Amino acid sequence: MPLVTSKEMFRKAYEGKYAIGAFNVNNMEIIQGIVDAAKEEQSPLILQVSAGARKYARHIYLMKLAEAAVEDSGLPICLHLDHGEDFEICKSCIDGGFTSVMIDGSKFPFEENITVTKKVVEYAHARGVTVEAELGRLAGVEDAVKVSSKDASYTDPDQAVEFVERTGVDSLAIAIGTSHGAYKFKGEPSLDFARLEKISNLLPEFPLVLHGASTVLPEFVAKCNQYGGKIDGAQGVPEEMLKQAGKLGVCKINIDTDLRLAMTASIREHFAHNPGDFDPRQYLKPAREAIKNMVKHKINAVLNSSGRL
Ligand SMILES: O=C(CO)COP(=O)(O)O
Ligand SMILES: O=C[C@H](O)COP(=O)(O)O
Ligand SMILES: [Zn+2]
Ligand SMILES: [Zn+2]
Repeated sequence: MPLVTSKEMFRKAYEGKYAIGAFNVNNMEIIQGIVDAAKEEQSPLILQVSAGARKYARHIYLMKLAEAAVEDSGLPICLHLDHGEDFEICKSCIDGGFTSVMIDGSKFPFEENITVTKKVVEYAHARGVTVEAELGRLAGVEDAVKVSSKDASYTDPDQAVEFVERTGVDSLAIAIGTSHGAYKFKGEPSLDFARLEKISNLLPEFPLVLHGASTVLPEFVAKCNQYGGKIDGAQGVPEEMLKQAGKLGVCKINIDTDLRLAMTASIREHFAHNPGDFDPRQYLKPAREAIKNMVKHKINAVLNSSGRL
């Protein structure tokens, strides 16, 4: 089976009221950890690549690793560009074999966001590639650019309908209070579920996407800190809230921070106990296993996508 688009995955997820995990990838160990977990769980999977990841690992390497993942696992895997900032990067990923792209025009005014999204949709659909867009703006860190909470804005439900109709986009990332990175809430976590429900009701059978959806599990933050890290005041989205979102039309849940924490905690712990090690395989093997365990946990405790092939 070749790489697949998100179309069929989302149709099934919408109907079954569960979500597909979209995990950010940057290197071989991360990809292997994620894919091994999905294979054991027989779960559909989205591997997503940010502009930063593409710069770090290079397009061709990530492409070939994703192809290897498909061949090795036999799973339906979608390879997706995360937060494409303009038409050019989307075109480059489409031409280079990705099966899905995100055009993130959320920093633009409404009409400009529509214009750039429409342009990407036309190019992508002519080549059998699916497109995600974003309306409303998440706070947090994206590609080392910090979006302050003052510049963030929640998605307007009526605008969402108009946006989807006018652009022909396949899925839409919405802003309801999540944010990128490890510091999502200062006080009690809260998401605007009334807004999500309204958007979902206005767009029946249309897949919504939740970015900034890591749970920032305290045990991993604690482990990083125990072994020399300094991650203070980190807080994520509670698992219960993500499960609720999965029942309200959210078909794709984006997870990056939790993988970073799992990998870093594992490597820190390894070096604390084995200061003499210097063969990268000695610490990357448990790190890969930590990624795998985290993804298995997500599939079962958050996504409910196990056995949904
Ligand atoms: O939304 C994300 C990638 O697009 C990742 O979100 P987290 O930072 O919560 O993992
Ligand atoms: O949305 C942000 C993702 O976590 C990707 O992060 P990155 O741009 O640092 O690769
Ligand atoms: Zn964005
Ligand atoms: Zn994101």
